[in-house]
Amino acid sequence: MAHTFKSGFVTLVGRPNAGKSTLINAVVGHKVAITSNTAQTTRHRFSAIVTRDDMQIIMVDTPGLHKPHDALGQELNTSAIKAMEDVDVVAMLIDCSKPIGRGDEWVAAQVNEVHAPHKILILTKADLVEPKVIEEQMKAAKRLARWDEIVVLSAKTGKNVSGFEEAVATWLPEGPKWFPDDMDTDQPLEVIVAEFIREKILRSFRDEVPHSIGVVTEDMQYERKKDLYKIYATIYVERDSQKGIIIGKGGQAIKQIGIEARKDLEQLLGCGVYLDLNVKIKKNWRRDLNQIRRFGYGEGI
Ligand SMILES: Nc1nc2c(ncn2[C@@H]2O[C@H](COP(=O)(O)OP(=O)(O)OP(=O)(O)O)[C@@H](O)[C@H]2O)c(=O)[nH]1
Repeated sequence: MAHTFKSGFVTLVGRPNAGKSTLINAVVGHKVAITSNTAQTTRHRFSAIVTRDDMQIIMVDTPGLHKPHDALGQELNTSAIKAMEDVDVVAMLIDCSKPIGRGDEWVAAQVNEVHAPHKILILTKADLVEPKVIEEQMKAAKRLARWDEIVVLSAKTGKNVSGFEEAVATWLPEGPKWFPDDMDTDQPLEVIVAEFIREKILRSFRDEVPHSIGVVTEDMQYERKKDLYKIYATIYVERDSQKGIIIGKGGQAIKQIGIEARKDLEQLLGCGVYLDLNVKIKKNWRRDLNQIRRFGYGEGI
């Protein structure tokens, strides 16, 4: 029998924190998307690519769908909803450990509106609950939309991540290899680097600070002789007080961010990293659509 190759786009949607980026990393096999406990971690519409002998899956990560509070929130929603258009499969993620509520219903309503050929439901974080709870979640989730398939998995432990791949394999059409074998994301390296730095800030601070920062890679140069990347990045905040928090007493906080980000970046780039971080204030940037787009968030770049 002739070998057929399948390929296509799968958009992952869900409430903030549902676990979309974690699932993408689990399928790719290493970290390409940043994750954190802070809702609205994902700001870029970003695709990760997995190429197997029999298929290429292009997974589109989206910002968590939620009730927007500002221009940034609105822009992130618009971006997630647009990412469901013209794709082969929409995969909605629901966190098994949280009762299905109005937030999920709202996301499902958006999923129901789009004309994607196939829609699958992923009940994730299965490691956090008993099988009985999963069954109940399944019952409730079935009512939300007409799903072609339901997959239960844990992206954190890796349990049944292959089930997701197989479900996608079932519903993807035959098609060409859109991207080269060794390409695992559609984003420029500068964007991934800025995101890795932003992740460390999300994980280190609470309250308003994580939502108020934007990170831009200003310059990155590889020095062959030293097998080292020199990276210069700016962390933007909205207020003076936030600048103080990011820098910390005697520069301790920013130093720690730098240490943690460097570790990750060295792994990403496979060489040494010199990281120079600068903090600047851009007043109320989250209310300024032009600035949001200049950062590349939402529809962005
Ligand atoms: N226990 C457990 N935790 C998980 C699992 N998947 C994700 N998480 C955790 O849930 C949190 C949110 O995960 P993300 O992957 O950042 O969620 P997201 O849907 O991309 O979030 P947004 O970008 O805010 O929309 C992180 O702390 C993850 O470690 C899982 O299968 N099991």
